[in-house]
Amino acid sequence: MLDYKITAKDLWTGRKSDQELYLHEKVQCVSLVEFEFNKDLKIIALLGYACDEGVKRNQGRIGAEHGPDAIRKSLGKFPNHLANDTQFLDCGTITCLNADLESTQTNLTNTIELLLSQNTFPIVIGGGHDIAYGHFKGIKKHLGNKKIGIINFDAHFDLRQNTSGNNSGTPFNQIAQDCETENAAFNYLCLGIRNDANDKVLFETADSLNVKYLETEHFNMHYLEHVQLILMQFIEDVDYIYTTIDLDGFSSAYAPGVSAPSPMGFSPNIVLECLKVIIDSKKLISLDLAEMNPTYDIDGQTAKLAASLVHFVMHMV
Ligand SMILES: N=CN[C@@H](CCC(=O)O)C(=O)O
Ligand SMILES: [Mn+2]
Ligand SMILES: [Mn+2]
Repeated sequence: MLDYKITAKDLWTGRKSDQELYLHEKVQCVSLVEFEFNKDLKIIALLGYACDEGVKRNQGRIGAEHGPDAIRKSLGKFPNHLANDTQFLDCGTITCLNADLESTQTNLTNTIELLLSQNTFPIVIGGGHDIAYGHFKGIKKHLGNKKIGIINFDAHFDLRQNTSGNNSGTPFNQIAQDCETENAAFNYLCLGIRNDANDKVLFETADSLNVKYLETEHFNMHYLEHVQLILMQFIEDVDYIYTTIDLDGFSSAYAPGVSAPSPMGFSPNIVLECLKVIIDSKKLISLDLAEMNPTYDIDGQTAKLAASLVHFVMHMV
């Protein structure tokens, strides 16, 4: 497959221990074309989505294509606290050929369906937020008629119309349209919405689709109990949760390496509190991180934040 690449093992580096003390020593780089999964093992399946065509189409700053490898390079240096019989697989990267975003999303859909059918927990690292459309469709294909709740940590609704093609600002509108076609409920919770980064039409679209959301001024540790309550009510109503983290929702003090930074964005500790609630519910089926753009990163801090989030989730699920 030309639009898929296996990760070179030398991308994963760090301190050496010979006891798998570090994730670069624990990770196995595998080819999805050949690997035989052992369904009896607990498997964390890391997958790259190297695509910024959606960001480009959405008039953003390109560079997210290099996001997956930047996160891997940072993550390799983190300590490994996984059980010996848990596998940590780097399942390679889906790439975008000839600016064909729609085919890239379809590849992601099929890959997610495969990973879920093999009983793994997928963590997808991007790449533009168009990752969410392909990712959700893969979960949907796997789960059929089950009720899936989408929890998006983001400054933006990403509910734009895709009338002139898919892009990084359209994924949740596309999902909503598909739900309508299938006569299924659209369950979407957005945490960290910025009033100064979403226009009136986007707020109206959110209201018309019955989207639940918290604006960034109420998405911090001072409102923890309220945030937890909103989250628990949302989770209670669905069978499974798909979580997507758009790094541009974090304050640019934490995450400068994105296409559309948020000076007034949220902080990592409130996201960690939410992830605890989501994971404790046992309904989380898959997760992704979007919009990592190393071109605009400062001292690798966005890549390190992304790697910390992956590290947290992979050890908690
Ligand atoms: N992925 C989302 N993108 C934002 C971009 C906002 C901006 O360019 O400032 C959106 O479409 O709303
Ligand atoms: Mn965003
Ligand atoms: Mn987004």
